[in-house]
Amino acid sequence: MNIIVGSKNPTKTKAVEEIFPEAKLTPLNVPSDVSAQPFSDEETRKGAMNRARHCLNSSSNVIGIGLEGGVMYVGNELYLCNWGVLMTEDQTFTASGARIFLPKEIDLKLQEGMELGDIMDDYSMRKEVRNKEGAIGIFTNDLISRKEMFSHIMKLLRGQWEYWEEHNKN
Ligand SMILES: O=P(O)(O)OP(=O)(O)OP(=O)(O)OC[C@H]1O[C@@H](n2cnc3c(O)ncnc32)[C@H](O)[C@@H]1O
Ligand SMILES: [Mg+2]
Repeated sequence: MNIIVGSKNPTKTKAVEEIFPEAKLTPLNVPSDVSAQPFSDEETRKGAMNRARHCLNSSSNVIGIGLEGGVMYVGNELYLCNWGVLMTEDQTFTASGARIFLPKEIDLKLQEGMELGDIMDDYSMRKEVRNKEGAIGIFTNDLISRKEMFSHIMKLLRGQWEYWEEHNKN
């Protein structure tokens, strides 16, 4: 099984590796074709979808995976959101991950045009938060890491893909 994952961010590649330990994994930097900081569920899902499609089209006989982070409003309150897409020649599977509330000061900085990754480094006085614990790690007191959150999305994707394979065999 050959999997191409559309990012070199270790929180994403390690999550895919964990849920597909038997696969040969190739991380590939592909464009998301959405803004660097997606601002809705729709845009974040689209970013994941575009990444998965670029991966699928980059080689033959592979599974393409796209994982994308973003933020979205529920009323006036901002939440972290993440989406994943697993794409094969036959089918596309989608799932979203855990979402947590983001404080107003993070919201204001995002509205000024900063990316969440950079905001989180300043806010936590840590470095490379996006490649490590993530905003979710900071705001859950390191109980849930960004990799763990992506692992859950990967499990949701693998499960749907297995179900489909099992129920669509000739
Ligand atoms: O190399 P890629 O795969 O693009 O990795 P990334 O860290 O930029 O991740 P995304 O593009 O999926 O995320 C979109 C933006 O949101 C930021 N982001 C999303 N979730 C985050 C989190 O949990 N912690 C810190 N930054 C996060 C991220 O740094 C980007 O600015
Ligand atoms: Mg990015």
